[in-house]
Amino acid sequence: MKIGDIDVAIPVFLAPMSGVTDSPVRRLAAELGAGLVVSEMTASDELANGHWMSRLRCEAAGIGPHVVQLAGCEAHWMAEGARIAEAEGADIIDINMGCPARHVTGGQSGSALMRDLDHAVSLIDATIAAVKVPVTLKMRLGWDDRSRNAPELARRAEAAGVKLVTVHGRTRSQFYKGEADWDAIRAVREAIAIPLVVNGDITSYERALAALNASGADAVMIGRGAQGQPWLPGQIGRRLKGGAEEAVPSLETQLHYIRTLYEGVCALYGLRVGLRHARKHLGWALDVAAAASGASVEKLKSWRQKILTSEDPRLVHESLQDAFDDFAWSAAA
Ligand SMILES: Cc1cc2nc3c(=O)[nH]c(=O)nc-3n(C[C@H](O)[C@H](O)[C@H](O)COP(=O)(O)O)c2cc1C
Repeated sequence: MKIGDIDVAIPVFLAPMSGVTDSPVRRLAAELGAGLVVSEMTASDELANGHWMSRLRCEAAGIGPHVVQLAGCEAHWMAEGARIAEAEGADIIDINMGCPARHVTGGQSGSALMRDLDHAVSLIDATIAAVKVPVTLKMRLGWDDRSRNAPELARRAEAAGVKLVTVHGRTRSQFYKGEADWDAIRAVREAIAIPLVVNGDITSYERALAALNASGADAVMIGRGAQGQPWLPGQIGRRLKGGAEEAVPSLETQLHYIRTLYEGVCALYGLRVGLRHARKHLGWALDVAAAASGASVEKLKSWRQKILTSEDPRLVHESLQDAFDDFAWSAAA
């Protein structure tokens, strides 16, 4: 698949997730084979105004194309944010028209833009005019069931010069409820010729295949399914390319991944903030490892309690080793 001039060989992408997919997470997923990884959404005005956190959100993973996702509702900020992202190394700019959060839609950004396609297209035009790199777009099916206008927005975006469209198969009013409707994305496929990515509830090779078949998309994007399983996009990608089914990585390998992530997050934010920030990843990693080893709920609960409340980074490392050793006992029992 090509995004502008950029070749993407593996049709499985890691979704942008605010507060989750910072550079260490993206780096690990990309190293493990994800075809493309997308930064957390960054408010274009904050980026343009040099807000330190938005700079961190845009930090490159250092492997594969660097995709920066921008949110916003004013053309001049979108243009300025895109210019800065490009100057700082973005290979692709993605525009967020899918975020359902009230603090985002209340400011007329994210999925609120699907209620006013003329305005949405004016933001796309301004972004494309500001940069040389390809611009892509992520959206939902529409605002609600009465206004499922993703095909119309996708068609207009393609005409404006967008190089790839991703659709999360829910409306904004669904938030994350119900099931993603991959069939409904077929109407977007029929509206555009540029690459299309299907997103929502893809957690396995079988579901990836079903989503591709139902939607006619060229690639899948995985969000929550990759939490605690950074290897999942790569594994699914290799299988879609004809590779054999792969087992869940060994506990030893899983421990190596979570340690890598923990160290990366602490290096990015500093020890104190990093420790807090890493907790969600530690929790997901423990959940996945406990499930893989058949460890009891009580065992998992007590390790979660010990590791996720620790204020001592060194102790977290030691306790992780102990927890995974304990899970290995459960697996052997
Ligand atoms: C914690 C969280 C944060 C998210 N942040 C973003 C974001 O910054 N930008 C975006 O386009 N979508 C964001 N999303 C939506 C995901 O990219 C994706 O569209 C959605 O989770 C559905 O895919 P999934 O079922 O594979 O998780 C977020 C989702 C979650 C769960």
